[in-house]
Amino acid sequence: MTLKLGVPSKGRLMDKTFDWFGRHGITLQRTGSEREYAGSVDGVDGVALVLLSAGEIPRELAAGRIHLGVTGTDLVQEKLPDWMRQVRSIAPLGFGHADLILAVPKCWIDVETLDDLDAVAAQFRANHGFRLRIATKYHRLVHSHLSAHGVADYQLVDSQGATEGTVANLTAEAIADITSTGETLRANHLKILKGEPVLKSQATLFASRMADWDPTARAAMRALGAAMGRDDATDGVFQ
Ligand SMILES: Nc1ncnc2c1ncn2[C@@H]1O[C@H](COP(=O)(O)OP(=O)(O)OP(=O)(O)O)[C@@H](O)[C@H]1O
Ligand SMILES: O=P(O)(O)OC[C@H]1O[C@H](OP(=O)(O)OP(=O)(O)O)[C@H](O)[C@@H]1O
Repeated sequence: MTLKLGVPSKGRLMDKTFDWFGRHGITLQRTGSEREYAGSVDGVDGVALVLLSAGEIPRELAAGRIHLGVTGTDLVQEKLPDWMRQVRSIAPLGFGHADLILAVPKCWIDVETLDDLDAVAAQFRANHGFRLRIATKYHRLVHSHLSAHGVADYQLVDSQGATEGTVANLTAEAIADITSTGETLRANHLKILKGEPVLKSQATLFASRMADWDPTARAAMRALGAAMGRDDATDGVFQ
């Protein structure tokens, strides 16, 4: 079976992934028309390119429908509760750096830390009769981070995009989202809570522990590992 390599289908992540493989002597290319999601791989035998949404790559890895996939560690850890059993991180790729953080309105001068948020959340519930709302698409990671820090008086509201706008739109009081330059937060009058971020993410090459690693896929994986200068790339991957 051809080794299937899942790569984000557009934008910066796709371009930088193509560049990263290119630096290791493997040419990934989109083929066909501008809008056709088809691609080719040169420089190594037995590998097929599968162009996918970055958000869907964790699921495809977990289902074993792709052998390798490039996506952010944030998406893998959010979408796969059992990620350590389902995938193996082969190589951090050095781009797509983003921190998953909690942020509150800049004008909340008494709120700088998670402890402050906890205090304000209890007060908020008493005043308003409902729990303080935190908008995010990272439900699992945020919930477990807040639990670990003893914060309980809140509710998560789902936001799949433009999350920083939810506070001005009065659909949330706080947000949890990824930030890179901090520009989107500043533009929306939000400040990051002090302390460690919920997660530090970067684009990473993952291998599926669930895929069918037949002899052809194994041979292609060994060739890729050699191109990457990583003889240990196959360790713990083949079932
Ligand atoms: N501003 C940013 N700077 C750096 N990395 C980012 C930034 N925004 C998103 N990312 C990272 O890029 C990856 C893809 O995020 P994104 O939210 O675009 O995925 P997606 O919405 O599932 O993709 P698609 O739009 O194809 O469905 C994530 O791992 C995320 O951490
Ligand atoms: O700190 P910054 O450099 O400003 O980057 C952070 C922004 O980048 C991402 O949004 P994206 O552009 O992917 O759109 P989205 O709202 O659909 O997530 C993220 O969701 C933030 O909104």
